[in-house]
Formats: sequence, structure tokens, C-alpha cells
Amino acid sequence: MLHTPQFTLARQQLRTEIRQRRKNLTPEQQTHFALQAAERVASHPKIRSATTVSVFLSFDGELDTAPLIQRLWQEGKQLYLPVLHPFSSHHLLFLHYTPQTLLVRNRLKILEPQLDVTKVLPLTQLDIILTPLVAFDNQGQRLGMGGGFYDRTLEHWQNGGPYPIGLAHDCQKVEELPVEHWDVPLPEVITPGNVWTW
Ligand SMILES: Nc1nc2c(c(=O)[nH]1)N(C=O)[C@@H](CNc1ccc(C(=O)N[C@@H](CCC(=O)O)C(=O)O)cc1)CN2
Ligand SMILES: Nc1ncnc2c1ncn2[C@@H]1O[C@H](COP(=O)(O)OP(=O)(O)OP(=O)(O)O)[C@@H](O)[C@H]1O
Repeated sequence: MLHTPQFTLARQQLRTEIRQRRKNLTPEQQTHFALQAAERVASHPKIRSATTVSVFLSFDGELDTAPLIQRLWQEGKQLYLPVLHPFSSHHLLFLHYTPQTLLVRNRLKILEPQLDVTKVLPLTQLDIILTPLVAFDNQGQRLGMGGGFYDRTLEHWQNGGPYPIGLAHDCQKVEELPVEHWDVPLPEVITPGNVWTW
């Protein structure tokens, strides 16, 4: 199915608008929301029973994952971070993340663990994938930064892949997103104020 230029433009405008919305949150709001969300994530049954969880390092006004990461380490979870694949474009690898991990800035200016193949976890061994997003809607549809990284990662999640849980601010929710055929809807999104399930 092909879409009109207007449709693509609508997605792009929505990205710009919601990114601005989350960047407008005050530092006080960011701190408060990060703690609220950390509590919701850490007490979620699927997280409690998980061994391996992928997180992300926040940028661009995203919900700050720093308190959540500390808490999950304390609880003995094995954490992983997305790393841009060195030659398979728009694909991610997931690398082990500990307090000792050396972080470097990638070409999109996001911190990631330095590439070390011995630290890569196959997707089939990841229990939960906490998924960043720009906007989500009433049906669990997700709009990301536009690289298709998580769409590719989550393509086969229902056939033995990691269970995805979106992580976002409440202000990132919209009524209905313009959806592309490759968009993968999320079964759950956790915000500071709510746990949304579909
Ligand atoms: N914290 C976090 N990590 C993540 C993601 C994310 O959404 N959040 N990603 C989810 O997919 C992947 C990175 N995806 C991205 C896709 C596009 C842009 C981007 O357009 N960035 C700049 C321009 C980059 C540049 O300066 O060259 C921009 O802000 O417009 C950034 C990240 C992997 N890691
Ligand atoms: N499963 C897939 N297989 C191949 N190409 C894909 C797949 N998913 C997305 N793409 C391609 O990736 C590009 C970006 O997709 P999209 O705009 O939906 O990204 P996004 O969901 O906003 O970003 P992200 O998932 O990185 O947060 C599109 O051009 C699309 O064709």
C-alpha cells in the first residue's frame, strides 16, 4: 500500500510536535515523572519475572530512564542497551550494560556501549524490550524517531521474541496515529500516570 505525500508529512509533523511537547517539560517535571515511571516499571509482573531487560539512555526530552536503570540493577536484572549495527543499516544490536560499561556517542549522538561482540545478546534471549517512542495512540500504535530501528527489532516479537513495553510521558499519547503497514503495535505502554494495555 502506498501513501500520499500528505500522509508522510502528517507523520513528520506529528513527530516534530510531540518531540517539542516532551522537550517543554520542566526539569522538575522530568525528575518527578522519571521516579513515578520507575516505580510502575519495577513493580510490573512481567518485569519482576524477567531476567534480561533492554532499556535505553534518554535524550531529546524522553522519559528519563536513569532512576529506573539504578533500580533494576539493584534488583539483579541483567540490562541491555541498543547499539546501532555496524553495517546492517537501521538494525540494532543489544549489548550487556553494567555500571562499568564504557559508553561512546554514536552517529546519531546517542550514548551506547562500545561494540564488543562478546557482549551481544541474541534477541531470543531477551525477556523484555523497553521501547522508546515519540507518540502512541488509543490502540497501542507507536510512532518512533523515524529510523525504523524498533519496527525491525519488534517485527517477530510474537514468535519467541522479547515482549515489548513502550515507555513514554503521558503527554506523548494521541487519539489516533497515521499508521504504516510495517508499524508494530505495542501490547503495553507505561507512562508516569498509567499502564496502558491492549
Ligand atoms: N534513547 C533512545 N535511544 C535509541 C532510540 C530512541 O528512540 N531513543 N532509537 C529508536 O529508534 C534508536 C535511534 N534512533 C534515532 C533515529 C533518528 C534520530 C534522529 O533523527 N536524530 C537527530 C538527527 C541526528 C543527527 O544529528 O545526525 C534529530 O534529533 O533530528 C535519532 C535516533 C536507537 N536508540
Ligand atoms: N520491518 C521492517 N522491514 C523493513 N523496513 C522497515 C521495517 N520497519 C520499518 N521499515 C522502514 O523504516 C523506515 C522508518 O520507519 P518509521 O518511520 O515507521 O520509523 P519509526 O517507527 O518512527 O522509528 P523507530 O522504530 O526507529 O523508533 C521506513 O522507511 C520503513 O520503510
